[in-house]
Amino acid sequence: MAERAAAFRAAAPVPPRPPAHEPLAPPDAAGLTALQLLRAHGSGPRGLTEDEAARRLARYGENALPARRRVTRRRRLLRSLRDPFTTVLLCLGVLSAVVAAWGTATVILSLVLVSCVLRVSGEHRADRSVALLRALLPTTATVVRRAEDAAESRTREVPVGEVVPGDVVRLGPGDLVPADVRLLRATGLSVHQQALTGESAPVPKHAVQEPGESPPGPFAPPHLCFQGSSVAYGSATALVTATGAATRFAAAHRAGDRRRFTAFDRSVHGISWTLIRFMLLTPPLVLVAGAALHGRGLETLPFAVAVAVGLTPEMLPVVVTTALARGAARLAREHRVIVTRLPALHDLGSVDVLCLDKTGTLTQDRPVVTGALDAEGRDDPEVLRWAAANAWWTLHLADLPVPDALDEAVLEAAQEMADGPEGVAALPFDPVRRLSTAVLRTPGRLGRDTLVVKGAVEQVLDRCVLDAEERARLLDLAAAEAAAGSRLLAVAVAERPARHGEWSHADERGLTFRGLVTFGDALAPTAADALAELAGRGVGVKILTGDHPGTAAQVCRALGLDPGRVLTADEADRLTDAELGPAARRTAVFARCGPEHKARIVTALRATGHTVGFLGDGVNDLPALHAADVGLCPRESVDAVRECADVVLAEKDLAAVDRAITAGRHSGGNIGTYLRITLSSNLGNVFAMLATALLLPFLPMLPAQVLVQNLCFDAAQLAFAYERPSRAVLRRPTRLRPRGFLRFITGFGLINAAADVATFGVLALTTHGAHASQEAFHAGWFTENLLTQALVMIVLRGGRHAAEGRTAGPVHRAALGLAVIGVLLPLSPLGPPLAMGTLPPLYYVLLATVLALYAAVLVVARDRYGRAADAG
Ligand SMILES: Nc1ncnc2c1ncn2[C@@H]1O[C@H](COP(=O)(O)OP(=O)(O)OP(=O)(O)O)[C@@H](O)[C@H]1O
Repeated sequence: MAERAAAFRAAAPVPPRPPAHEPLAPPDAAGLTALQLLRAHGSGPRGLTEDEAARRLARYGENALPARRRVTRRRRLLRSLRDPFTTVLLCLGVLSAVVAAWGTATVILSLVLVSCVLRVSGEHRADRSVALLRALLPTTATVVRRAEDAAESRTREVPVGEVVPGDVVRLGPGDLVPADVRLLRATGLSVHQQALTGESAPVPKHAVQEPGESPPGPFAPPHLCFQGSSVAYGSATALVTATGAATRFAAAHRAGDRRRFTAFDRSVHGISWTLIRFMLLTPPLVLVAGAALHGRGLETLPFAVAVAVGLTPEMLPVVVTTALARGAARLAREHRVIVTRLPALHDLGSVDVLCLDKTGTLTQDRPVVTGALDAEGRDDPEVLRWAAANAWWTLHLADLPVPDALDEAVLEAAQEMADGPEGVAALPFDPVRRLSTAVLRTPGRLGRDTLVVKGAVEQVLDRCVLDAEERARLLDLAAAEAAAGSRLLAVAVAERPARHGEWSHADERGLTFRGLVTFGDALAPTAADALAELAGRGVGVKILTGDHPGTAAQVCRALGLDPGRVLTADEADRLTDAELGPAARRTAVFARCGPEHKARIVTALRATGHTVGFLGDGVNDLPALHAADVGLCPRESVDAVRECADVVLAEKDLAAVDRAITAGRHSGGNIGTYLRITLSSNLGNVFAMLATALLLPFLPMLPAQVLVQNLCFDAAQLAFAYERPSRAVLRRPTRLRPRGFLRFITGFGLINAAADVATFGVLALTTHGAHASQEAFHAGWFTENLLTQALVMIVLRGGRHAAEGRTAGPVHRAALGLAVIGVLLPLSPLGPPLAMGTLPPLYYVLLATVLALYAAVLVVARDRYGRAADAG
């Protein structure tokens, strides 16, 4: 019956071609067989011709990967308007317009406009440079194509952007699924769909002849794979059904790009909301106080609004993007490290825990076979031959593109495989089960097949027929080998009646243990120094490996890292999430970790307040790379890993990680210093204005003066994006802890306010009885505000910088510019229009005294704060 239905469908007319930019045929809904779908796409099992592929590329356009799609300027502008500070500023602008304070409203709206434009163009430029850097990391897909109709089909690598609907593609472990595809053939295939569904465990997929009912959910059909996912293990051949904007990922996420909430976002978020609450509180406070003390009415509102505006760090987004883009460009230029997501550079500077896999990071990942032992621990070359037969046939039958390092070492050691048994089936290695199986048939030996299983010792022993005592003895034998630093593969076999049907994991039981293959892997030459360097920078290193606990511990010891008590994945499984966090903090080495364990440990560490970086290169590291604050990988990692990592290193070298972290601290340090200095001065000014507004019979500054002063501050503070931070900043993770930060800005804000109030006294003294005392007061305060701001920039930024003997940097120059404007603007022709009068010379003498005192207090407070921070 089913056959007849299939034959009927095969004879059914092919659906007409839809217009360009639409998929050629719905990928699953039609319920077409694989062959019908191939025909509907004008393709065949031998793929498209090169000419046809070129025509389709022109028709359907480039197949851009999700992470590489551009954000339009319009969306960027809308996003910048959604920023909470901008929203509050807009509200204050509207409020000013409502009470017809047109001057204030215009200045506020211009501030919003200028900061949005600067932000959009800064982000656009930064994104362009990231796109250029990303272009250095080409991602390819393996397509089956023909030179012309009659020619043989060939597989070749093409840039992912050139994949077109109708292409036949090959997929292997670590490949990105280049477009939406329908599986034609698949062997042991599982894909990571985390970017699509949020689910971190790989999902099994298989080819089906006739699609039936699929489980609910757009990404659930088992015979379809989607752009945005990647192959965890297994292999497949598939037909491309939709590319670029027509893919399901593009459709599902067109409504808005999903941004990860980074460590930086978390800290800035906390600080921003505290400030915003303060901003919202300021106008009513000023109004009420003005009414109660001076009987003023709504005419105080523009001043109240201007005071609130004075708190805003408008330049924050601009300073952030500029500092990060410059840092990323320098990293790429000087160290060939590519940052694929800009905020990750800031987070890299905050990383205080770095999780690593072992192989290739601490060791060279060039394992060599050092021995083959039987169950008694005696040399037995037969064990190596079984392992090699398994490696050879899993490689060939599962259609894997390249052997992994252990298989390669086994094949190298075993040399010729010529007249061994023939492989008839294979279940390739997967990092969750940590096993690989081959089914072998010896020529001339009918009716019996041999199952050869190799893998991690515990997993193989679990499938062998052994009593508890013997199992424990074999585990001890393996532990003794591992304690010497060897990597291990256990080998077991079983005789089974030959069969035509499929072999499955359920067949891997009742095995006979054959022995162990041992491997040596030399230590990475730079690892020991880099570990010490990272420790000196306050970065805790943790090893998350799939390997034996003994091997991992010995490698750490050899590198001078105390492994302490190794936690195995089984032990971690027995802990709740709440228990795992503290345990993970205490532990340096985690062994026998599968992909999910690595991700769970990273998540647990983040939950305890750490900023976690993860360095890995294999598909088994994907969930952890997603889970970490910053994912790092070497350039030669598989495509899927490179596409999900935030930072791509030129090589897998801990020293390169150290350099990248330093660059992150450089950019992050500048952003932190900017925020500290800006907000403490802003807050200080606001405190002082509120206090004097209560005391004075007139406003201490007119709204226009507050806003001009704000503009001058903003312009000067851009210099922070270009500064070289002091060595002290580079010595520890740059972390904005909202509490400590708020303590800092209120402390220094109060010192600033004290200087302002002292100036108030000086002004009262020197301008008392003067003819134009209001104008003189305004001018005096304006000058003092800019000079104190300039002082703060130099003292809070400079300190150790000066001791390090460096020449004046951009911040010093900007501070100088600010001071000059502060002194000269009131005296210039701009003074009178801004309602600023002239000041008696005595004022300047007394002001110099106030400033000298202020500088002395600042230095003392800064050093005390520095000592407290060092101790904390
Ligand atoms: N090709 C293979 N066939 C069978 N078993 C393997 C194979 N490769 C690795 N194993 C087993 O699986 C265990 C875990 O290996 P895997 O490569 O998943 O670890 P990993 O987490 O990548 O290790 P590392 O942290 O050292 O990079 C190994 O100790 C080994 O016993």
